[in-house]
Amino acid sequence: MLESISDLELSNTAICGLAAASVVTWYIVTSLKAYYRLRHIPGPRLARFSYLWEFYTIITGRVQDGYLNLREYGPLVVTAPGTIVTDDPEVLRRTMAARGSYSRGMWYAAAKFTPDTDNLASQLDTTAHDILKAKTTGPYAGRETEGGLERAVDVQLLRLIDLIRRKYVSRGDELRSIDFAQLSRYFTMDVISGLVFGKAWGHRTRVEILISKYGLLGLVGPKPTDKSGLGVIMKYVNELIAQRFASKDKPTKDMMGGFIRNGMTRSECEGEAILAVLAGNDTTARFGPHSRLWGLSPVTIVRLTTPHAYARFKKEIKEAVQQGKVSSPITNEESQKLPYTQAVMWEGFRIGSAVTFGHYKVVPGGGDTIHGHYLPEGTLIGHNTIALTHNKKVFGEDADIFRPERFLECDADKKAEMLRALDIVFGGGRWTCSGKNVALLELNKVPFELMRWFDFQVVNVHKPVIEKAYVSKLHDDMFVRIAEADWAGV
Ligand code: HEM
Repeated sequence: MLESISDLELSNTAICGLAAASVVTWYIVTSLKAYYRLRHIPGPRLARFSYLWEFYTIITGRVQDGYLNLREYGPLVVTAPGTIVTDDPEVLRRTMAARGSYSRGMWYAAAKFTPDTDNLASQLDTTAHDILKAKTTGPYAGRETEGGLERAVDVQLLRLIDLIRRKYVSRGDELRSIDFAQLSRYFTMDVISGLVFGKAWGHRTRVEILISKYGLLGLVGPKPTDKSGLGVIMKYVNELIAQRFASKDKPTKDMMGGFIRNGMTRSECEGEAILAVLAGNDTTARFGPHSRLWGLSPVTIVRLTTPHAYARFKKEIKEAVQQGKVSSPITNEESQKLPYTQAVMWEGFRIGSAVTFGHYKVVPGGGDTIHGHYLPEGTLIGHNTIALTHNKKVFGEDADIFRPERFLECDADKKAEMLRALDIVFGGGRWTCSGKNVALLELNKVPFELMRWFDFQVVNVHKPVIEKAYVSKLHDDMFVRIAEADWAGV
């Protein structure tokens, strides 16, 4: 029985102490358990017991070096308790197999932009995902788009070229410096908003966006009632979708029209539209599950800083135009017949991969054995995309540098192996990226057309671009001087 108020205080203190001790004990026990289950897989010491290695690497924007350096541990590496990543294309293919039994890990839940409805990227239930995928595949492939995907990309590409001509071409000693990272962001946003809603958004994309990564979306996440940020975009998207549902009898030839025709509910349409449109924005990408940055900035910067590739690419463009091999703008099909254009595209995609790591799948019941190591049921196994795209066994000893020639010098089998590995950057099987065709159309066309009409030069030679790597890469301050193309010395 309590004899004084100080006994009560003592007992409260004791209770707090006991609670703290229980939490610490629980943490130690679960950490040791997690370590024990994957003790045979190597990895950074901190990562084997805690999330500290992963947290520190992401929060400091050091994902590029951090995940690249994991190569030294071998093909399977522990990065957090119960979590491994791999740069081995065969292993990743196995986890993504269309009829495989691996499922999605909780990591994907971070892609949920609306509290009530899952979108394709955030849906963890495999059956529900497959049903949604079936409804969205046609629209994403451009089957519902007026003139198809390629025409939609061409419209924005021609607008981009016109914009550069009018506002950003420097002549003589004049310098109209322009941040190409920002320009390409607006371009890609215009392409996707044009595809989804049949009309590009233009300046509307300039909105500061803040999104909560770890759930609690209903409380702290963006809401259509917000005065700024992602909420503003959500409100705009929701209004557009409300109009569509109000006039369902007037079908439209765009992705949203396709979603509605395929029986998606209004709330599913809202979730999917936000995913498609906003995941491309770099601020969202800082927190989101993966970026839809099409990689135009990285492709451009590596080309600009590699003189021999720049010159050879220009030469191929000049000859293709002179010999009448290409239309204006170049078609996807024509681009694929130009060897150096293809080599530059894939090499830029490889070295500047927009996605970095993640896309964790869960080892199914009964566990799995990979590279002779048993992985217990429930282990998360994810992509180390940075190490995959720099895998020396696949891309050669000089995999860390930009050298498009690697795709031209090798035999057909090696080339196929490299391209198959790069295909994994888009995921695979039932989870293959829905925007893959859009992204590839842009990469096939935009660099060729920009170099056809203009010459580019880096403005800040000491710091051509600021790149930060999180779960995807962000580019800023990529200032370039753009001039009308000069073919005299080519
Ligand atoms: C270079 C550009 C892009 C890359 C590297 C990329 C990569 C990826 C990856 C790795 C995934 C996850 C695969 C998995 O779960 O295992 C994914 C999913 C997805 N991506 Fe992309 N993506 C790109 C561009 C785009 C674009 C332009 C769009 C929209 C038009 C888009 C829409 C989606 C959607 C909707 C999903 C979810 C698919 C599903 O769960 O079935 N992506 N992407």
